[in-house]
Order: sequence, then structure tokens, then C-alpha cells
Amino acid sequence: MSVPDPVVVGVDYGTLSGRAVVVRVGDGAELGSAVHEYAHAVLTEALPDGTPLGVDWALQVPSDYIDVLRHAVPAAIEAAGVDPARVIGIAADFTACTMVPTLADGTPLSELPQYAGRPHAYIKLWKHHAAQGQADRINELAARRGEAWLPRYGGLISSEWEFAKGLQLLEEDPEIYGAMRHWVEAADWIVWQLTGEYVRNACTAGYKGILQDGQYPSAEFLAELNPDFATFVADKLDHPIGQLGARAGSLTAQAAAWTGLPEGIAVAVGNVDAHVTAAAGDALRPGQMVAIMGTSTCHVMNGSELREVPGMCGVVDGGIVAGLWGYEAGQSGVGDIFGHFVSRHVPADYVAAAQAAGISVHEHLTRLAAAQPIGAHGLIALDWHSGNRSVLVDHELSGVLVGETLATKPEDIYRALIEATAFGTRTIIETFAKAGVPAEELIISGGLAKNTMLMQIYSDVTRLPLSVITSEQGPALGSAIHAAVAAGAYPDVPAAAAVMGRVARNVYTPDEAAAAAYDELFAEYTTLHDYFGRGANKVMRRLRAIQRAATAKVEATA
Ligand SMILES: Nc1ncnc2c1ncn2[C@@H]1O[C@H](COP(=O)(O)OP(=O)(O)O)[C@@H](O)[C@H]1O
Ligand SMILES: O=C(CO)[C@H](O)[C@H](O)COP(=O)(O)O
Repeated sequence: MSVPDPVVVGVDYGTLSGRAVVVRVGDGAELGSAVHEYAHAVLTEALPDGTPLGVDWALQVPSDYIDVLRHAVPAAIEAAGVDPARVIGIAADFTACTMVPTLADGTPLSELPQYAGRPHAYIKLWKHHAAQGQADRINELAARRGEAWLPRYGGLISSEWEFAKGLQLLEEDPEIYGAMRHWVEAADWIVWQLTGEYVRNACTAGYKGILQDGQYPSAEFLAELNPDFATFVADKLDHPIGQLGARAGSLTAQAAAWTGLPEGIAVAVGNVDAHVTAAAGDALRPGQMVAIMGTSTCHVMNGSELREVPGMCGVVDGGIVAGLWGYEAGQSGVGDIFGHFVSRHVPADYVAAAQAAGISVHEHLTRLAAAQPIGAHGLIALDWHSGNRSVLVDHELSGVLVGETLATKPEDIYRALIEATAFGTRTIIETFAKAGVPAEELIISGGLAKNTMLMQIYSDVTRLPLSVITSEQGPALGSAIHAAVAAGAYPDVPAAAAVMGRVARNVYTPDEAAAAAYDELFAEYTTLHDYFGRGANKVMRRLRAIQRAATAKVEATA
């Protein structure tokens, strides 16, 4: 039955909230949206029952995701003022690699009363960085054995991904590991809740699950890591794969009751918040690098050829769109770093001045910093407060600020931190270019796009034009585009993106004088980056070890 003037719903699951957007299929117009904050946010210090967590842990609670379906989706429909009968499809994208340990029927282990106090029964959020030891062992063994898949991940597997997190689970809580039937990406878990069927999406399976050319790492490789890990793929991970934009199934009666949408409509295969956004910017062609800039930054770009880029997150055939090689890189901390500075290091008089001006502390610091000549603050920072995802792939790295004096002001440091993240992006772009995957344009989405000083700094530092995805909900719009394809309204994702995508071209262009001034600072950044990040001085790793030992002593005496 065809529906007149159909609409679709895209749901974007972020780090702290889920957002739903209602989009008209015919022209991509966004008719309404709504946000729902997760009640438990991110668990970093303790479980809901007070059980303490270790250093670098980051967990989530599955009912928070269902609450997004129950609240944000109906609120978006109401805001759009559309009859739910017009909705022909829904799709969701998620942070990744965010992993849910479940029973055979998809029940998360943390929901079983006997496991409510067990940290490993909970969802490990993408920024759970406590599996670096396991990641180091995976990388060392893979390099020694010359595993063919390793170059597809830039030579290093991240502690954020399925294998490192899974191995940590096995080694630290074997009982929970034994009780777990599926180790599920949250992107697929939510589709499972919507359709009643578990379909593993090709995007996370490729980038985060080491599925290359139809194969996972071998049982021999896994056994060498830990004999009990030999059957990890067969027992916990392997599952039929769904391609991006395909229909995973139909909305169940239960999910229809949660969302208020018609039972039986198309539900698209799950996707990752970063990769899905390329469709929202109609940026699916080689050379178009999409940077999703919020808490963290993800960089995704298609290429027509397979290349090995050192330190990239990965390259996956059809990982962004069918028919092209999808490349991914990222910076684990970006907005998070500015947020940390604002909440922990800004004096009360700055907060009061921002309040008096009716603006956020971010905006206040930005205004103060914007007038400075480049380099006037005398500072260089390293943007590793949440570790380094690309190109060093090391989450034991930490932040650095060089040049602080008694004259240094908060706005100086704020600007230096923004510049550091821009230098981090330039490092990624240069590494891609050297490997034969050049970026010609940056297409920006995410919360940081609203900071115009920051955007101009990125254009100057990278010497690239910046286009901006005009939707405030870039990933959710990308999901809506995938929902339209899954519902059969368009033949494929590029065709839907060409009509439904939203982008303003060349909003920022590089200023050559500024770019030249940044070259000098970037050279200093690179010196520090290589010194601390490439093994000349492993002080950051030693400090982490000292911190872990000190924390363990406190826990033991508690
Ligand atoms: N004016 C600003 N300039 C720079 N960063 C900002 C500004 N306002 C908020 N932030 C940072 O932006 C991040 C949130 O980005 P957003 O895209 O909304 O979230 P998410 O990445 O979770 O989807 C936070 O980390 C916050 O510290
Ligand atoms: O690594 C990712 C994608 O591959 C994460 O999803 C991302 O870094 C988290 O996104 P956000 O900063 O928008 O919460």
C-alpha cells in the first residue's frame, strides 16, 4: 500500500542522548526532532548500585536506549505535526564500538538481577579505554604472526573495539563471559529491539569486528592470545551480516507501542553515527572527508582503491556505501577536551561573566580568544586527554600543555586546545595523503560546527575548504536517508543522499597568511607528537601504570 507524502524517522544514539528526526522522503525536509537524555549518562566511577569501577571504564545502561524510542520518537512525530501513518521506515545509528553482552534472546546481562553488581555485565561504551593491555597483546601477536588483516586497520587494533573489549571481559570476569551468548554492537541491539531479529551490520562488523573479505581472525590466532578465547568468533560474534541501507526487518508490535509508529514498517540495518553522516552531507564521493565533530571527531571518506594508511581506524569494502572502500580515522577526544577545560579549569569570574553576557562559557572563551594573533598565547598542546585514536592508536597517551607561564589566561589555553585538535586532524589528513588517499574537502557535521572561530582554524590549519552539513542532526538525517532506502523509496543510498542530503558548500576557506603562521606551530606539535607518541619517552604509559597501582592500593584498603 503506498502512503501519500511519506516520511521516515532517523534515530541517532550519541554518547549522552538519543535524537530522533522526522524527514520527508520526497525532498529531505526535516519536519521535527526531539532529544532524550540517557538517565544514567555514562557510568565512569560506579554502577547504579554503587559498585566502583576502575580507571578508564565507561559503561552504559540498556534501558536508556529503549527510553529514547519511547520518548524521543513520539516527541519528534508530535513536533513534526505528522500523522504517524505517513511513516514508512525507521533507521538508527549508534556510537561504536559500543558493546552489549546478551543472552541468546538479546537480553542484556546487566538486566539479570544476579549480575546487576557486575561491571562486565554492562554495556561497554565506545570510550571504555580499560582494555588497552588486551589491545597491546592483540597488536603484538598480530604483527608477529603477520596477520593479513592487520594492515586494513592501519597496523593497530584499538582498545575500543570488539576483540580487545571481549578479551578483557573473558579475562576479568569469566563467569559473565560464559553466560554471554552474543557480543552485540549497540547499533545492532537496538535494531534487534525494533524488529525482533538480530542482524549484524556490515559497518561495525568490518571496522570494529575485524571482518575482512568475509573472514574473522582465526581460532589459532585467538587461542594464542588466550586458549579460552579460541572460540570467541564462533561462540559469541559470528552472525549473518546485513548491508547498509538494506531492510533488517519490520517494526514489531512491541516497538510500535513504544514509538507510536505503524507496526510492520521497514527497519534498516544498523549503522555507525560517523559513517551514516556521509549520506546526510551527500558526501559519498572519493576525496570528500566527512568530519563529525562533537565529543570526539570521526573522519570518514570513500576511496575507489584499497590503500593501507598507517594508524587509520580501518578500511572496509562497502563500509560507508556499497561499491567503494570506506576509510575511517578519528580523534577520541575533541569537544570532550574543551568541555573538561570549561568544567574543571575556568575560574568563577569567567563563569560569572559568561552568565552576565547570557552565553555559555565555551562562547565566552571563544570570544576572548578570537582576537588573538596566531601564536600570541605562546602555547602548544597535545590533544590526547582521551588517548589517541589516529594515527597513534594508543589510549594510554594523555594531554600535554607546553609554554604556560604566570601570564597565561584561560582563553589562551582554550584556544591552544582547539588548535591542538586541528593539528591532530591535519596529522590524519597528511597521513592519508601520503598513503595515496587524499582529502580535497572537509564536510563538517556535529555540535562543534557552531563555533565559527574553531571552524576557521580548522580550514587554515588543514588548508582545505570546509563545507557544513546544515542539519543540526547530521547522523539522524543520515539514518533517515537509510530508512528511506530500506523502505524502497530510493534504489540506493547515493540516490537518496542526492535528494535528501543537506550541505552548504565552502562555508570556510583557508586564509594563506593564517595557514603559513600555523605551519610553524604545527611543526612544534609534530615534534611533541612524535616524541611522546612514538616511543622516545614513554612517560605517559608509566604514569598510567603508577596511577593504576595507586588506585588499586586505595581499593584494596577500602
Ligand atoms: N561553543 C563551543 N565550542 C566548542 N566546543 C563546544 C562548544 N559548546 C559545546 N562544546 C563541546 O561540544 C561537545 C558536544 O558536541 P555534540 O556534537 O553536541 O555532542 P555529541 O558528540 O555527544 O553528539 C561537548 O564535548 C562540549 O564540550
Ligand atoms: O568511534 C565512533 C564511530 O566509529 C564513535 O561512535 C564516536 O567516536 C562517538 O561519537 P560521538 O562523539 O558523536 O558521541
